[in-house]
Amino acid sequence: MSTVPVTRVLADAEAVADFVAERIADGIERAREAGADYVLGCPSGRTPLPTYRALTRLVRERGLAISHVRIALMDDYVVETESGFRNVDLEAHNSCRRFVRDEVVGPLNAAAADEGMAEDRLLQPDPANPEAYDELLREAGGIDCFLLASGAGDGHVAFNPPGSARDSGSRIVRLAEQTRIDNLGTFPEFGSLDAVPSHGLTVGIGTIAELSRSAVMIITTAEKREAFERISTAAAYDPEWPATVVAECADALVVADRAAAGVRE
Ligand SMILES: O=C1O[C@H](COP(=O)(O)O)[C@@H](O)[C@H](O)[C@H]1O
Repeated sequence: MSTVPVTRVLADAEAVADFVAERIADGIERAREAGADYVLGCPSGRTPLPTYRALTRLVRERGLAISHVRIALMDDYVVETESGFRNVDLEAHNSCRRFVRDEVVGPLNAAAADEGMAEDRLLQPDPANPEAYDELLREAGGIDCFLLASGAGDGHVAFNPPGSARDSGSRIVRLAEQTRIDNLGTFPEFGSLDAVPSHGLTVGIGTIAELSRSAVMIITTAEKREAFERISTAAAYDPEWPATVVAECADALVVADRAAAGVRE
């Protein structure tokens, strides 16, 4: 059932990060007690970074074990070759796999009270068979918490461009022009639009909506005012702004800072 998501507006990006990280840490702890895995869906980009740092701090402060945690990538850039698509090089500045290794898995493992996540705890799509990713996520038991972020200019979520179907699954997409422009902000090392790849590998709208048990859309900074307006008022998925998928997710929450929500200090 789709519905306008519950929205919380907090003072600033740091308060948002602390709030979201608490929720995830609680989920990680509960899953541990239940002897279950905890699968976290992770976007790359500027928006979720403070949350990953806050979560790392909480893992250390609370002495959490995390070897039962699995990290699910939501997208990555791909390059076209004669034999099909391949991921961008792992060490590329815009590699989402590198981002997750350096900003999520590495810091969390260093902070963990146990041995941390083994390499096979990472769930990632394969450019040679992107559609198989949905099945992989299903076999993993679905995603306990899908962290989401919205593109500023076109509302892309993962790499789903405007017009993406509600039932779309994991696939390779041609990136929308505005998504590529937005990504100049996410990955400033690109320098110019020509350097932004033309294609991406992404989870679909249906993947996010159907395979998550909870979802948290993080919206921070004044740059995301339109994203906040569109997402916090949408009662159902609007293909013109794919990040409205949060309206279709179970146990969905939008957490924004005052700057994004347009609330004065
Ligand atoms: O959904 C997506 O877009 C966000 C937005 O990027 P940001 O730098 O403005 O946070 C990004 O986090 C994510 O990787 C992408 O898949």
